[in-house]
Amino acid sequence: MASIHLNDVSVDFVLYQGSARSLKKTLLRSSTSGALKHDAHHRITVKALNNLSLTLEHGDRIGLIGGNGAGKTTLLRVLAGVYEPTGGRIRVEGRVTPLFDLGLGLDMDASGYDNIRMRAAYFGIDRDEIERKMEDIAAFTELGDYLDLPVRTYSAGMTLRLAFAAATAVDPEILLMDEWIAVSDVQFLEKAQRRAEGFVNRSSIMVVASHVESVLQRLCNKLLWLERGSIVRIGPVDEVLAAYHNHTSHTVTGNGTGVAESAP
Ligand SMILES: Nc1ncnc2c1ncn2[C@@H]1O[C@H](COP(=O)(O)OP(=O)(O)OP(=O)(O)O)[C@@H](O)[C@H]1O
Repeated sequence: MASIHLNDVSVDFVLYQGSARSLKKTLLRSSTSGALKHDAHHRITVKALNNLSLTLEHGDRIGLIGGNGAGKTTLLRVLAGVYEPTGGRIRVEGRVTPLFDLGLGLDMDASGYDNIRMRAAYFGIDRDEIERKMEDIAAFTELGDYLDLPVRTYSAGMTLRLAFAAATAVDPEILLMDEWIAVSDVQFLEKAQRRAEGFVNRSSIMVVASHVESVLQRLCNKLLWLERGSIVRIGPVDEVLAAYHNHTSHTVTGNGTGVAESAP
């Protein structure tokens, strides 16, 4: 059974830019950044996630909401293992399929077919099983003979088709999505959405970050509201949305998030 445990997880990004003082002032004027701090080396850091503790279990369909810079994408990347927490512990049990940063892990010198095989092997899928599925996966990409050629010969749209097909070759236990599906090719978008929708139903845990409420209402059974890297509220979709609306309609002054700024 899939599960995710976050215990006091933090992610700090160090900002290396020239004038730390003016940079900090600029960021503090912005309503959208995570909390800014000095680290032990007097560097300015952005606290993108701030001591997050959270348990997700089988059946959880979690929508992440919050203003720009709240930490949604950072949290997804931590769950995907793209970022290591800079503090705290994370334990993920189950096969994770991130449907973002799709190009990560593609071998540009290998063929499309071999990339699909490598992805399956990475997940421990039997060679025979993936060969049985290959015809369907290849048909899904509509890349035809290009699947025999190195990926570096593909256009951006073709690479995305392959990356999406390779990522979804194996049924996910834990499905992670940023803004549902970001594909610009309209015809492929419809196919990709149908495929992802099937995955949402078959996955054990799903986490999606989105600003689109109809997407959250359709896909999720819980919402997690983040601001400045901290959890404001987690609970049933309608309840959290009502609190979020109430908060945003009352936030007419201040930093735009209604959350106190860190000390300048
Ligand atoms: N690679 C990075 N380097 C420095 N700061 C970063 C980096 N990635 C994110 N941040 C900062 O971390 C904070 C959280 O960003 P994140 O992208 O997780 O927010 P988000 O909730 O996904 O925002 P949005 O809704 O605008 O996509 C922001 O202040 C952002 O500026």
